[in-house]
Amino acid sequence: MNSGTDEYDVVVLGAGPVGENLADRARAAGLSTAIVESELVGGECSYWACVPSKALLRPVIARAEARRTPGARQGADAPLDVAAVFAHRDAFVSNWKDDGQVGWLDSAGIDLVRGQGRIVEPRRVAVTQPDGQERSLVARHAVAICTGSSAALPPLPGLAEVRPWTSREATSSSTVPRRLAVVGGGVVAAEMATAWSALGSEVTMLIRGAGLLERMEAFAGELVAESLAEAGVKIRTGTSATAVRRDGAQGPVTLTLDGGETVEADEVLFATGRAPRTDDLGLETVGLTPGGWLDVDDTCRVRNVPGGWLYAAGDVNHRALLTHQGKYQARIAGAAIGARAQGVPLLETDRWGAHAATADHGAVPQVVFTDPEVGAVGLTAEQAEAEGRSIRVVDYDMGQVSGAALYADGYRGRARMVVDLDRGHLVGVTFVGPGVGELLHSATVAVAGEVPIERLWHAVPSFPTVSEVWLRLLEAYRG
Ligand SMILES: Cc1cc2nc3c(=O)[nH]c(=O)nc-3n(C[C@H](O)[C@H](O)[C@H](O)COP(=O)(O)OP(=O)(O)OC[C@H]3O[C@@H](n4cnc5c(N)ncnc54)[C@H](O)[C@@H]3O)c2cc1C
Ligand SMILES: NC(=O)c1ccc[n+]([C@@H]2O[C@H](COP(=O)([O-])OP(=O)(O)OC[C@H]3O[C@@H](n4cnc5c(N)ncnc54)[C@H](O)[C@@H]3O)[C@@H](O)[C@H]2O)c1
Repeated sequence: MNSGTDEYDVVVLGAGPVGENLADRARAAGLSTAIVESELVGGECSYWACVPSKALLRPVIARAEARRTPGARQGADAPLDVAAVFAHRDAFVSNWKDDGQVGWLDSAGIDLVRGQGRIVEPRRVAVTQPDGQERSLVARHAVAICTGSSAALPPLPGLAEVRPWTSREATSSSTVPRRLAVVGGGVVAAEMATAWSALGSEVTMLIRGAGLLERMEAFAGELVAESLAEAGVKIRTGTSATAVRRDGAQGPVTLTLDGGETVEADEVLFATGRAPRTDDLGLETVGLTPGGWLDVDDTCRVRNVPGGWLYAAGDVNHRALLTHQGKYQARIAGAAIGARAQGVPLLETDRWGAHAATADHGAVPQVVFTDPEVGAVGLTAEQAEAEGRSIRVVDYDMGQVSGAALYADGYRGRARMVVDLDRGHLVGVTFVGPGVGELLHSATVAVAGEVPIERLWHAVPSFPTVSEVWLRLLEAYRG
């Protein structure tokens, strides 16, 4: 650690999942690589986002599934063992220690430099190390910014004094608030309302839009909202908080809504989107504006930087704020950096080429780990129409699939495929229902592979699995 020269082929800023993968690919291309990390190696995803949230949610979903399974219901109506759920979460985040991930960097031959990194001139990064010492790193070929995002808070009067929960507290708290207000209707809000309601909080969601999960097909948010309401979550749509205050240091929080009404809670979670971590990166020294998302081409190279030495992958480029998609960008960017360093004259940057993050444009998969789960890839019907495509939308009630009926009593869910009629393949698929997260990759293969719909007839789903929904969708399409 911290050994080696100050000069590397590649310097990566941020050791989240994306920075780690990019560094790994650069090493695999034979390039010497340093990675700079100001907090924990593993990033937001490992300690305050994907991993702890899914560790909190898994027992919630397992209990819900047992409740829907005759013969397994016994005991499933009991409250969750909250201490065991938190212990499970704490184990998955290694108690917020990063030794395991540091060991992996070592084994991959990547040098870790701890501290806050800033670009000070083209290809040069200064790192303020935890002991206050400055270390200067020069990158012969590329600097890659993988500094991710942090919770974005609205400019509400009194918000800072209230000490609201953000995604960090919502994923790391070991105290269950009696009443939790959740502001926002996106993925963090939906998942955390699911988790904390099951852990024992009385949850009230305050959503300024018309419903949950507004970037997905409307039925996804509707089915999740229906289930949350059945679990006792109060959902208020079309409402915004205009002020917020806390009584004393430990007292309750009062949110004033735009209609003048108030909502009282013991904690309030603001799940109101993300902001790029680019405000203190020295971007101004290379002609870029601090604080904004970084605009990249399909090789993940930042546009308008003379010399083409600067890359940005993951949340920070705002193409898709998802770990798996950021890691995909890291693989593409790592390959492009490697090829350019070797002087390969022509990169494969055409659609679906080895050096083009093509999937970002129309084949991004996402699973929302609510009950029911949502799995979606590609375009919604509305997005496909907005792109001017000629489409046909096919819907199917997933409860009608025998495999689904066997999977859970009273299985509720819906599937949709969006067919591009001119191109003859699927451009979007959405599943909502218990267990659909594991079904999604089949749809991702169909969309990213642009599999002709006629060929999908020959991809036979096993009986009796939930996957037979594919057959039902195709039958409905053929008529
Ligand atoms: C509650 C929640 C749940 C989520 N669940 C999922 C999920 O289930 N699946 C999914 O795919 N996505 C999920 N996401 C999104 C996912 O967390 C992000 O897409 C992912 O973390 C992005 O990875 P990244 O490496 O780009 O950034 P990060 O994970 O944010 O890592 C960036 C790293 O850079 C470091 N850094 C920042 N600035 C500097 C600097 N100047 N110098 C040195 N280091 C620096 C940070 O300390 C951090 O370690 C979730 C997000 C939230 C908030
Ligand atoms: N399972 C997963 O894949 C998963 C889970 C969690 C988060 N994520 C990723 O993390 C990112 C962040 O999630 P998120 O839920 O914070 O963001 P989001 O953009 O999905 O949702 C933000 C919500 O906050 C609302 N909002 C924004 N500003 C507001 C304001 N001033 N007042 C009231 N409401 C406001 C929006 O209308 C929206 O409902 C997402 O892009 C998502 O991809 C993924």
